[in-house]
Amino acid sequence: MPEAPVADWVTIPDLHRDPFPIYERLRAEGGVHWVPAVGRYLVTSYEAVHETELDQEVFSANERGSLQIRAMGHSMLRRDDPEHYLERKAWQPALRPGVVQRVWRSTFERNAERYLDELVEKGPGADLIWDFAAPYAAESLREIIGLHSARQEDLQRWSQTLIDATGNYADDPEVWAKGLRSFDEVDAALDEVLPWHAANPNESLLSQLLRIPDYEMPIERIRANVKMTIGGGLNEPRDALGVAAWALLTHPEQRRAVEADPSLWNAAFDETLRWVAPIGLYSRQVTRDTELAGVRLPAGARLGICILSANRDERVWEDAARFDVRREVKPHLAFGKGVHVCLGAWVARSEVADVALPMLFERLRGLDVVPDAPPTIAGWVFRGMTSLPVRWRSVAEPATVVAAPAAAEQAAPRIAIVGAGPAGCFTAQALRRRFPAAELEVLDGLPVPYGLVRSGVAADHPGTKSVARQFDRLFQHERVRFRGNVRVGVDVPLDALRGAYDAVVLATGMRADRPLDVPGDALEGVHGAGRITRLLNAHADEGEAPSLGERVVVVGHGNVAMDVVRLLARDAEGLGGTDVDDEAHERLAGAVRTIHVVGRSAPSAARFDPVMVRELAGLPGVAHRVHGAGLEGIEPGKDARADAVRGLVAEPSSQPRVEVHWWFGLSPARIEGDGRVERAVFRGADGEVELGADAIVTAVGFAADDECLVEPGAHASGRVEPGLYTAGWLRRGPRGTIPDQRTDARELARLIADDLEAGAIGAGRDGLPPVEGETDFEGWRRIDVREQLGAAPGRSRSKLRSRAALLEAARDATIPLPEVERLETATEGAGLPVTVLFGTESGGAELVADELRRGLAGRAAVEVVDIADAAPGDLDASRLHLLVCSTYGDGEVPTSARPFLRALVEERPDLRGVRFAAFGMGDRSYAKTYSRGSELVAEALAACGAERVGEYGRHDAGGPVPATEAALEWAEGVLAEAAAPVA
Ligand SMILES: Cc1cc2nc3c(=O)[nH]c(=O)nc-3n(C[C@H](O)[C@H](O)[C@H](O)COP(=O)(O)O)c2cc1C
Repeated sequence: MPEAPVADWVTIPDLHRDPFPIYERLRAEGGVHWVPAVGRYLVTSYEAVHETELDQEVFSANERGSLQIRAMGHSMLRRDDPEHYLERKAWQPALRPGVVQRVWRSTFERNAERYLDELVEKGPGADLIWDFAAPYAAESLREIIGLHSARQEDLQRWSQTLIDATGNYADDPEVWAKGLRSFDEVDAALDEVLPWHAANPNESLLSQLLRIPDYEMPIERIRANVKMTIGGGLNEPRDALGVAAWALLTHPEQRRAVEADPSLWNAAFDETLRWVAPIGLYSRQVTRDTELAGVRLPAGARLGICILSANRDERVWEDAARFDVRREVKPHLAFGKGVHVCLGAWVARSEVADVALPMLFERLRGLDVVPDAPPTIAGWVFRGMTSLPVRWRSVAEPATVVAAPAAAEQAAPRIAIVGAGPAGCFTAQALRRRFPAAELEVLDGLPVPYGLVRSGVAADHPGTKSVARQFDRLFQHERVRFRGNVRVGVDVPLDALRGAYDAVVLATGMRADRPLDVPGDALEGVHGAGRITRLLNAHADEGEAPSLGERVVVVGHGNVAMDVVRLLARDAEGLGGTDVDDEAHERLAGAVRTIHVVGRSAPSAARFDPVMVRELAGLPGVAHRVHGAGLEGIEPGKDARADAVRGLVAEPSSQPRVEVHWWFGLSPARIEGDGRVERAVFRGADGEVELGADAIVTAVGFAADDECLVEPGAHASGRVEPGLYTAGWLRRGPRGTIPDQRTDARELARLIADDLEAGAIGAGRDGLPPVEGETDFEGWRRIDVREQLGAAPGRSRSKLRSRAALLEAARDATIPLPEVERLETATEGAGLPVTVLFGTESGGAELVADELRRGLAGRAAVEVVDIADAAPGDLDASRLHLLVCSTYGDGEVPTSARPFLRALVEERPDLRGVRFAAFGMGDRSYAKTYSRGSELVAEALAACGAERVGEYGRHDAGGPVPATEAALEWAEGVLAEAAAPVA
């Protein structure tokens, strides 16, 4: 029998660029070749590929020295039956077609809507792959697997680096190093969620896996299979979506056909996979001497199964290189065949063909490629678009949005919101807007509201705490009630609550600190970061603060870790104007001289925001040392996190009071000590590192505690069932900032409106009768006054530190309360026509706008417009515009203001005759970018010819004056100046 012909003319770079002409020649020359550049036999004809897939005994998936096994561990993809069969069966329950339709399809719809919105916000020129397909596929996969401990961005990074390592035929050490880092990160993320899934059954893959009867998958196999699922499960839908979109955009006649006949979306999906299979090549190994396509293959021969080629075999498909959605249906090989046929096929089909493609083409009217930015495509092991910049003519509203007034007119449900933290309060705010007549009751286990705003946000970030002011206003509405000191699940069973309200929203968050899970993590002297933050915020249930001694090790590189390091490194003087608990701060931080802050990633992959590191770099009396950051290979200016870490040592501090040592690339191994902490031991690439410590603070995330009423993160849409909903961290898992909660709350209000409209929930229940010991909003106002009056010099308040003290103050009728006006009584005035145009991220500017409407009543006829709903062409020369806009990111406008700003800059409308005044909301601690967002809009307005009048107002969220007060004072000044010429 002849030996396989040698194709020494084939090179890997050519394959990567465009494998199709190479494959065409290989197929013409027989279909099985020895390719020295790849070190494998490439199998390229449909028939030969098919044959290998049907005989796993001869063509084994269990390749010795497989790159995939090295990169991801030994997954079922590299095993043969019966082992493969067992693992495959265990992986299946969450991926069955019925489950995909029943459970995941709505997830895909929600995610597609969300990432399309983000694409639209980026504006024409955005990249369909990286701004839509990739985050959409990653977030959907994250939810299906149940990896609540990770972000979709993590999955994208992991998938790419693991895939790169799997295809690392060139043996590049850098590629291996990145792959290994992701390998460890996936394992850590799994360690975090598996116990939780074990305790909380849900629909996710991990949870289902843990309850297969009579089978327990060993942890190493779970890890390997999850990595394989992240590798293939992300890029397959992403690349199918990207290539399908590109194909349709470049074949207008077929696009019209598909848009006219939605049943063709599935055909478009299959034809895309045939045309450019996302998983282009995988490996097999021959177990004994055999023959394939007429040539000899020796035992042990390594094969590359070329799906990209087999799917274009001209003996099976006519004119195979042509994309044609109407071609006769024949089985393509993109999902494999035989026992290894892809388990995620139903997921990919629903994700791409049922949801993302139709929604994309329906919403982005006139979608098109950008003429001067041609799309790029590459790869042969995995092939997909590497960029696809797009533009569009207009954007259609999502079909699922229910108009607010319709729902509002219909009914007035009574809704209980459990948890008065930011998620609960934003939910109440969004519900109040959607159902102005609804009765909303916000319950909290503490006698005080505001959850993490009061007890989780770092005391020295008062700007972030200022969001409480808008919640204070919320509770002044007649139909919004605060009911404190009521613990649902303890004082009132959840069932009783559900019986008393038309809908219940659980927003109780996640309170427990996730343990390190290494030997010694329960030794005395190990503390959770959440507890430390609560102590510094005088949380009523925490008791007395411990001393942390001289040497503290903080484990974790997230923003919570940064908060802890900063608060421990600051002295009492550095806390001027805050509401820190001085006694707790002195006990915790008084003796601290050395802080080690240790994380497992390199700086560029760390979870901290660079701005947090920059803030630490600027702390007086603090010196920084950086270990193992590996910054040499990263050019300055290319990576904000790496730059921030570099900045730590840019200006050495002389005679520092505290030294902070930053360690990168280290994972905790164990904590040692005789009865209490003496040292922490970490493992890194160069072996173990031992750090002496008097205390250890773990900042590696949060977990549910025993009182949690539902499994956090298990109901990602926010609906447990009609009538029971989740918000905040209970909905998403312990991720998300305060502004994120506001966005989510609006979505949840829409969902509840949908349920009401569909008749899934009703209206008219009576609510919960009084609960013994409950407190109300008046009670909180008394506590508030007492805490502010009792503030020590240089502090904004002194918080009452026990439940008893809080309850006593809440009931003390002798505490004088300032008058407040019920908000429903406010009336609009007549007079100068004024438009307040607000741009907000977390709601503060909206509150200011509402306040201006009330405060200016009588002197002006005020309308309030969200800048997100406005276009420059709406600006009217007969009105005075009051622009109230905050700043986000690094001196940027809020997300909601981006389209308006972009329209000003790109379209340059003629705004001569339009008059406006500007009020910037920001935080002075962002020195260089203080209130820059408002300036960007004001400058763009002026550049279009609009005239700015009056003083430029500014508000510092970290300062003592409420934004509403500052804004009203500013607006009165502006009006006085502006009124005369108009009159
Ligand atoms: C992530 C983040 C980034 C911010 N960046 C800036 C900034 O660069 N400059 C600034 O002046 N304020 C900045 N701020 C402060 C906000 O602008 C300020 O809190 C404002 O009052 C928020 O108003 P809003 O609720 O209407 O969005 C930032 C706040 C956050 C949470």
